[in-house]
Amino acid sequence: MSFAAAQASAEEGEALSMRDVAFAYPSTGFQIRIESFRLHAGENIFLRGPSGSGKTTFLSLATGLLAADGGEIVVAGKKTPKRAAARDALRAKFIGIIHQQFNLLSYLDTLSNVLLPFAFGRGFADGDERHKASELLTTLGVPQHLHKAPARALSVGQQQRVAIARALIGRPALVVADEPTSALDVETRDAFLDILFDSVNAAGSTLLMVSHDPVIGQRFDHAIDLRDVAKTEIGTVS
Ligand SMILES: Nc1ncnc2c1ncn2[C@@H]1O[C@H](COP(=O)(O)OP(=O)(O)OP(=O)(O)O)[C@@H](O)[C@H]1O
Repeated sequence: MSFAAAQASAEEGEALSMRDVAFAYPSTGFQIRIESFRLHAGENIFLRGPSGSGKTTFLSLATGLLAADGGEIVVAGKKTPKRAAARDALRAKFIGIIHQQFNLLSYLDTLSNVLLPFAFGRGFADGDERHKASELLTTLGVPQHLHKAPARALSVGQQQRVAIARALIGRPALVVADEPTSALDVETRDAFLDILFDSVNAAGSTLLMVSHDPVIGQRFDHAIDLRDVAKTEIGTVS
């Protein structure tokens, strides 16, 4: 394949695909099986499902936080490896994650929190990356004087913006968000989603967001139910 053809196929490709994936938690016996799931590059997808149906488990498999017992998970054209350290490296390079509670390190300053993905990837961030992180924070509405303040000194709304900046700083192929709006009132939720969509589009990333709030789904290209994607059950793990 020529370079141009390879580039074109990557652009038109899939941000995430799963085939015949199986996983079970030995301690509870909760099992999830995904025959086929594809997320095309540039799409944004909303994945809903009732509490306990396995949404977080699904995201943990997609991001390599959990290793599947069987099957194939491919992110940005790269097969998720079995070794935990190799999965961590793949995640650092291709995936940005926004957690439910944002998971900022409260004792680190705002800028250092945004630069954390670089710390996991190779242990440091250079001056150019610090400059980009600062610019991104400013664009997202976190004023300059707060970039050196500890994350615990930020309001919830500011922490959301820092979490978005941290997920997007490496321009990841895939951004995954796990119920990031569950603790927000309606107004703050809508403002958060506005910023999230704008930022993901600007970075050219693909968004997979999980929530049990069906109202949010209307804003996405596609809204799907986990129960239509995965077969889950609680039973004996063989
Ligand atoms: N670390 C774990 N060890 C064992 N079982 C687990 C673990 N985490 C989750 N489970 C089980 O897996 C099932 C799915 O949990 P999961 O957190 O993926 O659901 P969810 O759809 O994200 O739920 P919620 O909407 O309430 O956050 C639950 O029955 C839960 O008890």
